[in-house]
Amino acid sequence: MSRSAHPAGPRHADVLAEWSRPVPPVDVNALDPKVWAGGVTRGADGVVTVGGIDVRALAAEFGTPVYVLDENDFRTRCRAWRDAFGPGADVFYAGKAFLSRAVARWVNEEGLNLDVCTGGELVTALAGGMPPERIAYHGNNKSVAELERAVEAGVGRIVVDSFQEIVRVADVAARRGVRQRVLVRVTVGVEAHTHEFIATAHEDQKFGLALSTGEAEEAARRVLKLGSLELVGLHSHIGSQIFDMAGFEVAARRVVGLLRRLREEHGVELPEIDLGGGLGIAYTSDDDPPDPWSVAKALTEIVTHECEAAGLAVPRLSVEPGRAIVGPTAFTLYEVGTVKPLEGLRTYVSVDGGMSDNIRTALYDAEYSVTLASRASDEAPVLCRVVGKHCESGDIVVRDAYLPADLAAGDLLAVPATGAYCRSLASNYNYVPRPPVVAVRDGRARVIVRRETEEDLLRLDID
Ligand SMILES: Cc1ncc(COP(=O)(O)O)c(C=O)c1O
Ligand SMILES: N[C@@H](CCCC[NH3+])C(=O)O
Repeated sequence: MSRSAHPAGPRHADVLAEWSRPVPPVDVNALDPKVWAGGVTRGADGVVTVGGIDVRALAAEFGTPVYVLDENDFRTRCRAWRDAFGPGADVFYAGKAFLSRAVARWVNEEGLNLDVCTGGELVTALAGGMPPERIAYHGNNKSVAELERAVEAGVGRIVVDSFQEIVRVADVAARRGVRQRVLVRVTVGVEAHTHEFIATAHEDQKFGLALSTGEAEEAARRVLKLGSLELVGLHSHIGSQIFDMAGFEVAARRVVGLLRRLREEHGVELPEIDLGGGLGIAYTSDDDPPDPWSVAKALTEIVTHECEAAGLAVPRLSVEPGRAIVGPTAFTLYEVGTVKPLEGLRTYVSVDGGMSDNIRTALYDAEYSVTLASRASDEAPVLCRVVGKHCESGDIVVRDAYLPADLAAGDLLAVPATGAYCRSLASNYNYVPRPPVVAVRDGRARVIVRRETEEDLLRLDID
């Protein structure tokens, strides 16, 4: 949703001056294909359907709130990333965005690899049948127990994040008598243009080994000396929800620079370079993310060019998109409860979920879109704020949304682009059970993560 620009305009003014009001949409019932999964349409009767299934039927069968995931769309996006990068590169789906056994299976079937960053994600990936050699294990503080499990399972790559971790992984591998393949996570010093909490390559933060201080080079040197570790490459991840390829290009250039120095100093040419994830998606019609082909072209060209200039063989390239694969594939379906109009301001529309199923608005000031899904309406659009049921005034799902004036309790709202970092960041705040994930494919809907129940919540409680 676009805002009329005003240089001095407060973004969240309590009283919305005319110039700061978001611009109403031309058609409040329209579904912008940029923000919706491929299988979502609004039928002639005005009801939104996904894969041919009416959202009212989904709400009746599975309840609300519910994350509805278009499996065909997920698989199509996996294939797009795989095809764009081609057989000479590896695409690791970043499981932190959203992982379940079914998702691990789809990722495997579509020929992608998988990135995990905790023991829980590893267990889920393995339970979903992902071959361990196609798993990369990340994280700035992997426990020894987690490392033991990863090495024992035979994960293909461990991305080491600190000097201490190099020793830990080497010890674990030595005790098991294996030679573990590792990459060194390099903090390249790029200021990614994204929210501070999701930028990861500037140096003042917890992830990785800094390039500028020589730490990354020293880490590579130490790994090369350890017999239980095999240094296969360097890794960089600059942040998340990024639209501009410039940061990736700087990162690639700097990582290749380190490859060159390692060859000069140690005579080794590392065979792999992983440029991480972080590609943005459209949450609203204002967002214009790059497609997988332009990402692949830009990254391949820069790595090839830099390697040729340095006289290095071009290493195998990896990327780790999470949000760009799963984000657009799902929407959250809510039922409207209380509607509170505030004259001259906006209407507060309360839904039956909130910050427990989507923390991103509260945490990152994220913007979302929303539509009335259970029917179309000819009423004029009214400026609304979609809020949750939690005991928190920051419990906002969609900060600024135009919805039809006749919106009422019992209507269903759908918030698109909630496939990434919504279920995976969900909480039980206020003892609200987390919603299920329902996958729709070829006209059939099935639960892939069931709804939590009050019994689930009480199961952890001890008198
Ligand atoms: C190392 C690493 N790889 C991949 C990702 C996936 O990021 P995104 O979902 O933004 O593609 C992340 C998260 O930012 C990450 O930390
Ligand atoms: N959780 C963040 C992104 C962090 C990505 C993981 N390093 C989000 O929702 O945008």
